[in-house]
Amino acid sequence: MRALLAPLWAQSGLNLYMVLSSFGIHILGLTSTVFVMLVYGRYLSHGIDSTLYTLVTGALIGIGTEIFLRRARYKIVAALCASESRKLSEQVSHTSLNARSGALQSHLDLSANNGGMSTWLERIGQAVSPHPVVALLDMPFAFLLFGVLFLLAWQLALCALLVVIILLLFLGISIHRIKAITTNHQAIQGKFNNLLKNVEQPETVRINNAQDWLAQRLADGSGDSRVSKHALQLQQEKIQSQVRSATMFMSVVIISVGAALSVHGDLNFGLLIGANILSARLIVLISQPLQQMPIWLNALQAFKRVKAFIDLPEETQKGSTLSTYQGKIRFKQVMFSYPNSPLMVYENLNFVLGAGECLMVTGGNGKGKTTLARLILGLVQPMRGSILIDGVDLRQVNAYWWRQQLVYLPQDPDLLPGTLRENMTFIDGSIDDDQIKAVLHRVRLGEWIELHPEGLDMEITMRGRNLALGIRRRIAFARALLTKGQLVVLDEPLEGLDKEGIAMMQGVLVELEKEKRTLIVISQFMQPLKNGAKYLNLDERHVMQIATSHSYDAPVIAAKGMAI
Ligand SMILES: Nc1ncnc2c1ncn2[C@@H]1O[C@H](COP(=O)(O)OP(=O)(O)OP(=O)(O)O)[C@@H](O)[C@H]1O
Repeated sequence: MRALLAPLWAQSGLNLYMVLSSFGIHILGLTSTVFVMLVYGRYLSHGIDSTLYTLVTGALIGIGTEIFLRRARYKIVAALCASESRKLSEQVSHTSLNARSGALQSHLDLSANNGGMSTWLERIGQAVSPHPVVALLDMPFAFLLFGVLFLLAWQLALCALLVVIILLLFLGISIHRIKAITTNHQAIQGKFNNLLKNVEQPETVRINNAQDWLAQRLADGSGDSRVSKHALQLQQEKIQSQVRSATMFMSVVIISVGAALSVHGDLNFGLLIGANILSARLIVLISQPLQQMPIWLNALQAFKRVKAFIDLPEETQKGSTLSTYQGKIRFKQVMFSYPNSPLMVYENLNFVLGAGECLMVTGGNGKGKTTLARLILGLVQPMRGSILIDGVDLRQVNAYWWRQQLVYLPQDPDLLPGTLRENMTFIDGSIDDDQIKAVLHRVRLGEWIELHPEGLDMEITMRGRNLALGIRRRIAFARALLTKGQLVVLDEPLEGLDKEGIAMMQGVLVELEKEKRTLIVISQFMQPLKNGAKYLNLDERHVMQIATSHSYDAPVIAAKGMAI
């Protein structure tokens, strides 16, 4: 709650202004009450017109000043709320870009059914906005109005208190109910939104002839969503109607009790009208923040989720960097399983790879080949054991520096939105067009880029998914090669490549080996690389030295059943 009210104590100078201006607003808010009493007491009893002019002028100045103060306060609160929302969005962006990938992914997996970050931020935005914050600022001044009412006539103050207590009881019950209805609505809406995402995969739906099935589920989901929304709106309307009824009830009580007091000579007419105005304001001050309660409750829940997100562990950007990385890597008693998965990927994985050595990693589907690459990249961390690079624990190493030491080709690479040139230079802004063209030639995309009308200015959209798989993988490989990293990790390097692409990959591997880079080649279909290459079969969970002799002149990686 404190965090949601952050705008109220964001800047101490403005806080003081807001408290003082609120005080001024509520003192000036008494203008109409005082005006009525004075008109009755001074003008009606003596009938001097100049008194009326003076009173009207005073009332208009009071009301005008109140309006001015209200507007000024509203603008300041709006600016503070905007600044708080911006801060929160910045924190979320920072976490999205810097949290450990494994932690981030498991958090996103868990939260997929709860609406997701944009929904949470929107809910917080609704609460951290001027209207609810101002309503909350005004609430304590109900005591001021109550005190004034007490001074006017304690009997009327007691009546007003009674009406307020009854209103609070009713509102309390309604708010309790609306909480459950809101939770139910959010769950139903979340499910429906997830279902809607399937419509974004039209080809999958058509290939499986799943149109009727999806249409039925969408209709059911939309029906449930409408029903739960309707229930929520009904409950909101009920709260508003309780407030309206309380206002009218208050008026009836105050006027009738006040009239009885007037008849007995304990209260004059001016005081009665003034008390009626005050009691109506009292209801507004108390009910306004309570009416915002559902928004606050929603926002509180959302804030807990956003906070959990912001608190995700970050990658080590402060860690050490080695003066040079030789290329040695060691897995020492590594145990790993994904956070939300009951399956253990590795129980005790051990291997050592010296600088310039080559490791072939193989294994069946789901045996942990890609996970091995993710561990090396530092995207996920071992639960037990350690990964050492040149003898230093990867956990202590600066993640940004470490990725510059790697040439990594993912199994299913994505490109980032931007031009092709930008995609090639994210890792190092000093890379020029000649270097980009040279590396594109190296992966045999030279002709492709020269023939393309936009060249390096070509815009990459849809994460590069609208490019042919082989082209996307070659671009990703070219991008990786630009790091000139000492450790090369290739995940299924032949996937999606044509004959020419396979030849290119073999050629580049020979060059990398000659340059004494350390190679880790991951592939389901693999034959031993060469004499002395290490071979890790994740089906067997052990490492062995390959004794058979092969050379790079022979096919370095042979896809099963594929003639190279
Ligand atoms: N993000 C994740 N969250 C939970 N479990 C995961 C995640 N990614 C992979 N896994 C699980 O970890 C295990 C190893 O997956 P991994 O992708 O490393 O296998 P793989 O050997 O590369 O498979 P393939 O040959 O099909 O690419 C699998 O059981 C998989 O379901």
